[in-house]
Amino acid sequence: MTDQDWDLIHQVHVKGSFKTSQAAFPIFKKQGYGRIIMTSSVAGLYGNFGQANYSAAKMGLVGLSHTVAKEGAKYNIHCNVIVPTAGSRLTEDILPPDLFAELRPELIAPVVAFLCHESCQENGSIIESAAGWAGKCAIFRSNGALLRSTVVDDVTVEKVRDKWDQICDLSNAKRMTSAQESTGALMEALEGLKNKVEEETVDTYEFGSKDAMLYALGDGNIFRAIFLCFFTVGASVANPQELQYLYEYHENYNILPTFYIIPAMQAVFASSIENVIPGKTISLEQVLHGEHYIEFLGEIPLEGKLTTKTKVVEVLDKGTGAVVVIDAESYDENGQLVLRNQCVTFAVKAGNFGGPRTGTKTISCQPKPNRNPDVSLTQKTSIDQAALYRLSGDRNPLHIDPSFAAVSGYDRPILHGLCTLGFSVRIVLSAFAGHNASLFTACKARFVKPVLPGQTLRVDMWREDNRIHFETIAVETNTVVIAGAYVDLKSVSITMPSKPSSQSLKSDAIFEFIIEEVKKNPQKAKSIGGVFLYKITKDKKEAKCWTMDLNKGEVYEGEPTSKANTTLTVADEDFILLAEGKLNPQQAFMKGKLKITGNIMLAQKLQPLLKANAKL
Ligand SMILES: CCCCCCC[C@@H](O)CC(=O)SCCNC(=O)CCNC(=O)[C@H](O)C(C)(C)COP(=O)(O)OP(=O)(O)OC[C@H]1O[C@@H](n2cnc3c(N)ncnc32)[C@H](O)[C@@H]1OP(=O)(O)O
Repeated sequence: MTDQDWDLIHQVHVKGSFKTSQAAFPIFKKQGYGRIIMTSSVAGLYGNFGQANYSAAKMGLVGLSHTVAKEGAKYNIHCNVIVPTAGSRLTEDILPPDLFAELRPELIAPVVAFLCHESCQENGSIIESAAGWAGKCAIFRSNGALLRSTVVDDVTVEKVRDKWDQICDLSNAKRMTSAQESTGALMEALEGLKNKVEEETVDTYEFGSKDAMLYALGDGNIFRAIFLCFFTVGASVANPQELQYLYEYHENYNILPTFYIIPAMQAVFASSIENVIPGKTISLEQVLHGEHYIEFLGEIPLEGKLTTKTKVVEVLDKGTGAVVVIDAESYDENGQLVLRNQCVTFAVKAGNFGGPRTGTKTISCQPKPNRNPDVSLTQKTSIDQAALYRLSGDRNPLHIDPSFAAVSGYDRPILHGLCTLGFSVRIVLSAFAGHNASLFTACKARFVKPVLPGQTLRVDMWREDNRIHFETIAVETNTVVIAGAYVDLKSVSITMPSKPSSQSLKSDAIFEFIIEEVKKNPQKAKSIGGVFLYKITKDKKEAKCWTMDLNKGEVYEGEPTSKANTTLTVADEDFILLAEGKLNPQQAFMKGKLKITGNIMLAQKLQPLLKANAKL
């Protein structure tokens, strides 16, 4: 077929029909009435050997007619297509004479005449007619098949192949009359995709006390700075209150709440998130833990099996990176939903894929209250922290392999975000839950900067009813590493500070004495309003103080107010002063470096003990 053959046929059929319609349209419009009939052909609708130009032109008229019908409808201008099989001069010598006689135009003309009649409301239709018969043709579409499970999935050739039968199954085909109808159905499918729960990945995590204790060590095997040991806790036998996390026969044997992030993370690792961004593959080197949320929904077993279902709930385009939000729900062996986790991963350099920047499914962080922290506690991580933490399941080389860390852009391996979180939550529990893990209900945190194993972590805490806001700071660099974080508790339980693990037994004894006194007579403790504790290190030449306000039930860390070897004076009779460390109160008294003034009720009770210990 030559170009000329092609062009000529299009000139006649498509351009010819266009020109005549174009000429008639304004007149029809003005008179508020018009009927246009495009003459198509079975060669156009169905194709015919050797007639590429003609078929294309005749089918072109169907498209033209559909649009004219839509544009003309409001002016009472109708446009339909007649598809005749006509005996004409063109077919005279092709068709057998008997058949030719039955295909005479007169048998079709009345159909055309009716379509032009003002009583005929037909518009935008294709009417096939021949030999004294007429029928309507229409465009039908199969129910089709979804080629991806979620909006973040890619469509692959293999998926198309696998769904081909369903794509082509016309048994429940539906007639389509407009582009809106067609795209409307697509939009519905898309909406369904958005709401559709991604094919869930199911993973089972079986655990016993060994796993929980290993986690507790990895999360808490820390070196404690002696001079800051008042409230600091870690899962270490050095702290008697932590034995509950490390000894399965302990009367209060318990598991650190953040341990229950592990089943979710194992399920996340088992699911493949590498293909969640259309057209991109995320590699492990790009992935950072961005945020985490954990919530206890029921009674969580201390051992046994947890079955966790994960699904990607949203993928956000942050430009420089992509944020993948994964929900994980864990069920106990009776099928009860007991636990919910939400893992937010940040895939560096995976952004700019045209996705939404903000979502609706991510559980949000909460800003810290606008005041100084109520309590700040500090712990140092071990240089082997990440190496130990890995044994709880997250074997991402980023935390152990220097060359892998270098590929990810770090000078050396960084600590697991969840390890930092485990530290922080344990510290919060020590300060506001009396180490009672069963008071925990939920926690949310964002990892804003990496932590290096060996760094010291300070957790600043603010109490707002049963919610403890916190922020974690890497002390050496004074960098916030966890922000917008909180722990929700069933109730707040502020106990007196735990027994310090310093060598000063005498100081410990004094400390115990105060705790006992306050416990025995809480009314009196309330009446004095608070307990003021000073901790002084001679060598550091600094003092730290914590104030426990028994009326409000709050503990907070104050600024060092004096230096060791200088005179400390407490004039406020509402406070008890306790100095300890290398320069203990007894020595301080003896050296005349420490004066307690004012009528301090509990201090009076302290006198015999001080005397007994220091032979004052
Ligand atoms: C199957 C695999 C599962 C894997 C699970 C995890 C496995 C673990 O082994 C991995 C780890 O534990 S990694 C260690 C813990 N995580 C970290 O150290 C990350 C610390 N954070 C950072 O470095 C930066 O925040 C950084 C780099 C994340 C982002 O910093 P920037 O690029 O500078 O971003 P910024 O310009 O501040 O903000 C851009 C938009 O991104 C949002 N955003 C920032 N930090 C986020 C974070 N941590 N989580 C979620 N979203 C975060 C911002 O809000 C901003 O978006 P918008 O403008 O819409 O608010």
